Amino acid sequence: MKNHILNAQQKKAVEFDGKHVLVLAGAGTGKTRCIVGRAAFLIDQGMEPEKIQILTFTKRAANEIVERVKASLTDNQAQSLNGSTFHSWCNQLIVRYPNLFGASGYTVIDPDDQLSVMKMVCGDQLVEYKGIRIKPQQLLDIYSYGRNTRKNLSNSIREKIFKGKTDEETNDEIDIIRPKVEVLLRAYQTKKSEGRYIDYDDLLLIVANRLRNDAEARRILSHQVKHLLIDEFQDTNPLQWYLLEPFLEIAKFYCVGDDAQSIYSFRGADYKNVHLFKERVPESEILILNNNYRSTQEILDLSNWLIETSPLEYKKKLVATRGSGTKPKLINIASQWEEANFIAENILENFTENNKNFIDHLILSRSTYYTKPLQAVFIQKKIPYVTYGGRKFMEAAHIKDIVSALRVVNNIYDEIGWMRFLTFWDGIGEIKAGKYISKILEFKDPLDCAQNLEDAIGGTEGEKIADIYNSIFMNSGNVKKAIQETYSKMELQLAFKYRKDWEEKRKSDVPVLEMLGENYATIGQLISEGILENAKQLNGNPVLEGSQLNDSEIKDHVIISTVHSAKGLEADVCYVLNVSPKVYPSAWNLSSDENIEEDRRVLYVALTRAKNELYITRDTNSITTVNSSETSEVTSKYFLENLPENLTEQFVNPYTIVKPRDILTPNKIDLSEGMDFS
Ligand SMILES: Nc1ncnc2c1ncn2[C@@H]1O[C@H](COP(=O)(O)OP(=O)(O)OP(=O)(O)O)[C@@H](O)[C@H]1O
Repeated sequence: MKNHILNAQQKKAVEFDGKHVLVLAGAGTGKTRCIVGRAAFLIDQGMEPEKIQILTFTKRAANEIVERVKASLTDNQAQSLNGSTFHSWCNQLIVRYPNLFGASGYTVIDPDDQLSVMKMVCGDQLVEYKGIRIKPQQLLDIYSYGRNTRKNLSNSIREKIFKGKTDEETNDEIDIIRPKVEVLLRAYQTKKSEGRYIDYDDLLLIVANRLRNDAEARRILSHQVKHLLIDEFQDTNPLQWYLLEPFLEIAKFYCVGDDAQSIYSFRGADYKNVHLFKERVPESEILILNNNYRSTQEILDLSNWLIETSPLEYKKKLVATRGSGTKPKLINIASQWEEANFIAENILENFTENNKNFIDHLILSRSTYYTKPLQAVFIQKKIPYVTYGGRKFMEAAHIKDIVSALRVVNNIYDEIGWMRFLTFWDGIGEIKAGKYISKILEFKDPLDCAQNLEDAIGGTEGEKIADIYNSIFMNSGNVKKAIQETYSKMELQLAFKYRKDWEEKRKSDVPVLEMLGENYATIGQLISEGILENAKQLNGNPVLEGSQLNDSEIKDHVIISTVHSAKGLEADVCYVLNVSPKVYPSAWNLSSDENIEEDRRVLYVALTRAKNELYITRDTNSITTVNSSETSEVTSKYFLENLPENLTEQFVNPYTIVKPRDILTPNKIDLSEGMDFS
């Protein structure tokens, strides 16, 4: 094993020889380094890498950890090490043990598809649906929240629709809508099982329930999973814990987390779960790491101050091993364009004069939406960038169209797949498609399906659709070929449907999908795993959002990320955008102390990403206008309201487009000048 530099506390954590452990430590103290070190240590000690499972919140984090473990070992020792998200791990288990989990022939549906199913349900159950003022997406939110937090329906409705309120009026309203919501959610469940759909939460529940109730399943998996290495443990929610619990008996847990960085309560995470670790996990220990290796002390002073002003006690004070640097800069800006230009100029200056690369810059925002002007300025100034937190490759409409053809061959009961595939063709609307689907659902033998389709739909459309079905069916053992054949038969219509940007943007995604197909043995695997993994990483090359395939060669780019997608990231220079009143905390959250504290942790995560330079921007209009009594609550709760002067350097409009100085009284002009009429 190549040498990892570890301090004494980290070494102790990496070489831990008890059963279960939680490494509980602040930002930048080396938790990720410990996970990497632990995996390498275990493999070095002779543990087979395929029996170590690393669990992280994003595929990106998993890939990075696995790559780092591989780099720290020699001779491909870690070749078969597995790192994934909870969802994709469960999906892999389900695919690997089709009989044990009984889910073969099912289709995993993504959130867009879930919404389609819920819309169909609301259409079918109009009486109930009209009786509530809740949108299909909100119904899904209630459903998912209930399952993730394991709270009952009334409380899930309270949380998702009534912001947690417990007054009498709210209770009455919940009592009225609850039965209707129940009918709709039950109908959604029925629709799922009829269509043989598995939604993301089902993946976890299928594995969890099997393991909890079946000793044979535990015995089988005990040969497969010996060590679970879990990152960001503070953000695991009750459903994830429900899944993990049966593994306590068969595997050793190695968890790392930081209660001050818990930012996923909207998905049911409860940062207090780290405090319950010893109670929940028998034969466990908690280890602490104290020293921050990432940032200079000035950045940590500001972060420490933010957390100290919280009424919650995190018992944390980060100390920099790197010593002191420059103070964070608080930039007051007058508009988003000014902010964008300031950041762009700053980055270009660093690039051309200060020997920094684009990748040394990380921009953090609460939402991707807010960064649109910034992206526009980057494009204009030719600054390469990637975004974390946007639409994913497999979610793009044209890809979904092609995949819909594969889906229906994979699972003939897949109504969502049929709806998309049939309505893709001109002349088939939703109503016509619905009629065809009812006929299709009665087909028995997949071998006759093509012929039956031709008969049911009729005309040239019927022929075309049957032909596509047939060629996918014939190539079901060669996924790439199946995609190529499908595409060749859909190309004309695709080019027509997306005529606005087909040639420039979308078309180049097709070879990507084909390449992706090569990695899978069956269409079913491509669909279930492809949807989850979203092809960000393909044969070692990053595939950027949407269709920016051409940019994949660019390795040096600025990263624009939402704070929620920035877990574990770090950069030399960080820009935290729009730390203004009504944003930190968000205006939506002012009435809930819990939500305010979650927002504080969001800001804490953002600030602690910076290694050397931290820029915080703030909208000047927001601070000059929050004076009226109506906004006094906003002001008093604003996180930077009482910011001690010595913690930052403040600038007002440093790069403002300076107006030339003019005289006070305007001169007169004469418009009859300049033309010679002689
Ligand atoms: N012993 C060490 N010596 C030198 N550098 C270290 C050491 N431990 C960690 N680092 C560096 O400190 C930085 C932070 O480490 P790491 O990302 O592992 O922390 P973390 O606790 O996971 O942080 P966070 O929770 O904030 O994402 C990294 O750049 C890492 O390489």
